Amino acid sequence: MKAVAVDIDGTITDTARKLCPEALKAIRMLESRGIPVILATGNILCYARAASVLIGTSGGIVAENGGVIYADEEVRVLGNIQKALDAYGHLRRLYPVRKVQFSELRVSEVALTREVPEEAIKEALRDFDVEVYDTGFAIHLTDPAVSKGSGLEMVAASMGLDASRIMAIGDSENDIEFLEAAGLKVAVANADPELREVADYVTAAPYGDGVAEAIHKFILKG
Ligand SMILES: O=C(O)COP(=O)(O)O
Ligand SMILES: [Mg+2]
Repeated sequence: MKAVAVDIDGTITDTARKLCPEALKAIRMLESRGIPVILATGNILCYARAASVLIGTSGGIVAENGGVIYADEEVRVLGNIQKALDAYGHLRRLYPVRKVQFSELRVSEVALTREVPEEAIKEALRDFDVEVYDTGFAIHLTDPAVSKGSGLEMVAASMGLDASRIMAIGDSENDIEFLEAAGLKVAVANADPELREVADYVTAAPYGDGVAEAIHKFILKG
C-alpha cells in the first residue's frame, strides 16, 4: 500500500470528536516513513485542512463527502449544492430541521443536526436527487454525483497513485463508497454494520485505537 486514507469523525476521533493519541502517533509514523495520509470527511474543508496541518498529514483532502477536494494546493468544488438546497427547502415544510454549525461555510452540500430521524428524511426526499447519509454526527444531503469514493480517486490521481494502492479506514455509511474505491478496506470496530459488510478487515479496537491497529498490522507490520 502506497498511502493511507482515513475518515475523521468516529474513526480517528471518539464520539466526542476528540482525536485519539494512538491514531495520531501511527499517522505520524506513516508520514515519517514517506507514506502519505489522506483525510476524507463529511466536514467542511477549512476544518479538515486545520486537522491536516495539526495532525501532520501530507496527502490530499476530501471534504463535504467528496463535494470538495483539496489537492496540489488547489480547492475544487465538485458537488452541486442546489440539489441539497432544493431538498432542504422541501424538508423544512415537513419537519423542524436545523442545519449544523458553520453551515454557511458549506459549498456543496447541506448538513443537518440529527433531531429528525434519517428514515423520515429519506422517505421525504425519495423523489429528490440527493444522497442522504447519517454519519452519527450529522445527516448530510449530498449531490449523488460525488462521494468520498470519487473524491479519493481524484486525490489519489493528483498524488500520482491508483486508489487500489491505498488503505482506507472509516466508521460510517458515508464511508461505503470510500472503502469501495480503496485497495484495502478497513472498518473500525465501532463501524456501522453496512460498512463492516464492505470491509476486508474490521479492527478489534474501536475508533482511533482501531486505526493504529490497522496501520501497524497492514503497513508498519509491527
Ligand atoms: O461531518 C460528519 O457528519 C462526519 O464526519 P466524518 O465524515 O469525518 O465522519
Ligand atoms: Mg466518520
